[in-house]
Amino acid sequence: MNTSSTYNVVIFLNSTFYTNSLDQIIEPLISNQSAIVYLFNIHNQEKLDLTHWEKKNNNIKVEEITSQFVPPTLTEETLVIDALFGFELQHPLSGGFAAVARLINSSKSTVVSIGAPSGLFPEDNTTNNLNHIIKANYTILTEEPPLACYFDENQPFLGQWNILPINPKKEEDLVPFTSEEEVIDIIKPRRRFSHKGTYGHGLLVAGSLGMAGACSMAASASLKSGIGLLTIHTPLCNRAIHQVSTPEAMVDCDTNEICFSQLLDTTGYKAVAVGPGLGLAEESATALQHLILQCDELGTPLIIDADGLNILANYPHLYRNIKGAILTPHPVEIERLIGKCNNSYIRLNRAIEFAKKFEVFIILKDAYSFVICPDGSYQLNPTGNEGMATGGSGDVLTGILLALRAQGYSQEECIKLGTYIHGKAGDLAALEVGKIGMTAQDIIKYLPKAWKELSETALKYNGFNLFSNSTN
Ligand SMILES: NC(=O)C1=CN([C@@H]2O[C@H](COP(=O)(O)OP(=O)(O)OC[C@H]3O[C@@H](n4cnc5c(N)ncnc54)[C@H](OP(=O)(O)O)[C@@H]3O)[C@@H](O)[C@H]2O)[C@@H](O)CC1
Ligand SMILES: Nc1ncnc2c1ncn2[C@@H]1O[C@H](COP(=O)(O)OP(=O)(O)O)[C@@H](O)[C@H]1O
Repeated sequence: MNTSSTYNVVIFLNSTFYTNSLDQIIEPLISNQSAIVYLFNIHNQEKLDLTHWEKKNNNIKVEEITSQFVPPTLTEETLVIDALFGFELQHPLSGGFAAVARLINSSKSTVVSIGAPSGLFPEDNTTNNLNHIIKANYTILTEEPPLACYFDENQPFLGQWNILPINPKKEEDLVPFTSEEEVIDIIKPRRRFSHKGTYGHGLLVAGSLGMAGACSMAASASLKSGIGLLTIHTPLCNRAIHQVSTPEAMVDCDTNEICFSQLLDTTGYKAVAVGPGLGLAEESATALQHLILQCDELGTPLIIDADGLNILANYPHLYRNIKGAILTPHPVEIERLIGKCNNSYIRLNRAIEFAKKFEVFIILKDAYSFVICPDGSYQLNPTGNEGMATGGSGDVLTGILLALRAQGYSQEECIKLGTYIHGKAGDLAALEVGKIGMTAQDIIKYLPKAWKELSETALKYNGFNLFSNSTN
């Protein structure tokens, strides 16, 4: 038995949280270590019997906390195991437990939380006290992750998290993800007897002085996602750039040298995407309003991204004219439309409300992107990686969506398939060139391979939907 007051492993255990199945996680962590278990008997339960731990490790001490708790010394060498509450709490940690959280968080110990970092709520942490949540270095989830695990601001509590599903959830309780089965049901084969007209003519309204790149990348991504014909509408200054960088596309130059300013006729286009690198000039704001009204009047499928969204946010009366459009905001862009949000949960819910109210489809882009439909349903996209956190990645997504809408995919098919393939191309790029050095152009480079792999999977598992209606 360790006679000193420092232990290699300090376990905070709540008897109501403990089940035998936790042994498989905890026992390997305490084997051959001097350990102390602070046992909290909430609701005055009978003392939990941990003799099976004591039998395996005679260097373990179990101290039941009944009233006064003398805090242990937590050093850089201590391993702290938080097995207090998992995701079971409905209210913030308070009193002694809040003090435990503060003690752990102010130490330099390595912290492993089991189930969840105690204090964190599974979904909405708006009313939580963030200072009273244990900050783990590692979390071992004992059931499939709830929504909170996919929010950026919760990562400092969760640390690196892994799933050991000893209490698997029911299907209906799982966070909804777009599955590969779903996207291979969406993807359509190219017809042997087809021509460029079969796959739609798209219009990309993008770029300004200094941001030809955003337009170029969106255009390349469209071309590498099966679009039949592509016209780029861009200011005069970028003409030569696009004629060289994407010779497959036609370039329709704006009369303005440096920004989008012209009233466009969208007749004949199967879809329009507007926004990447557009800039925020007054002329562009006027031209965009006209474009939105025209697409609404003609029923032209519309995708709005980047500065298209930033401009739109200044004209809320136009929200009723974007019914059926696809919007692709990142967190800052969506907040220009829905107002400042204190956390990701609120942002998601307000984005859902916006989608319902104005009957739009939203891809709320982030490390895990949410695809949201006007009926309020949403799915998380499973593909993609941190190598995609680089300028231009979102422009690539816009190009993909334009290609899919031009080919006749519905908005819902488009947001699910488009977001999935975008992330898949990013994953293939990361595999080949690594996450540090990859750029948005690498995502474009790997788009053909991503489409090829997905098509082959579709062919293998569902005959590529040969009996469904082909494109157009
Ligand atoms: N080569 C080109 O031509 C390129 C041209 N581009 C064009 O530039 C125009 C402006 O677009 P924009 O997105 O750069 O600017 P804006 O809307 O002000 O927001 C950016 C700020 O938001 C924040 N942020 C926080 N969380 C975030 C998250 N998860 N995802 C993303 N952002 C997040 C973050 O703040 P931070 O964390 O840095 O404080 C960041 O500074 C637009 O037309 C676009 O197409 C680009 O595509 C690049 C390549
Ligand atoms: N850490 C990440 N993991 C997965 N995908 C990411 C990550 N960071 C960025 N992305 C993806 O990259 C894209 C970035 O879009 P955006 O912020 O609009 O970039 P830009 O305006 O530079 O084109 C989004 O689709 C987003 O989901």
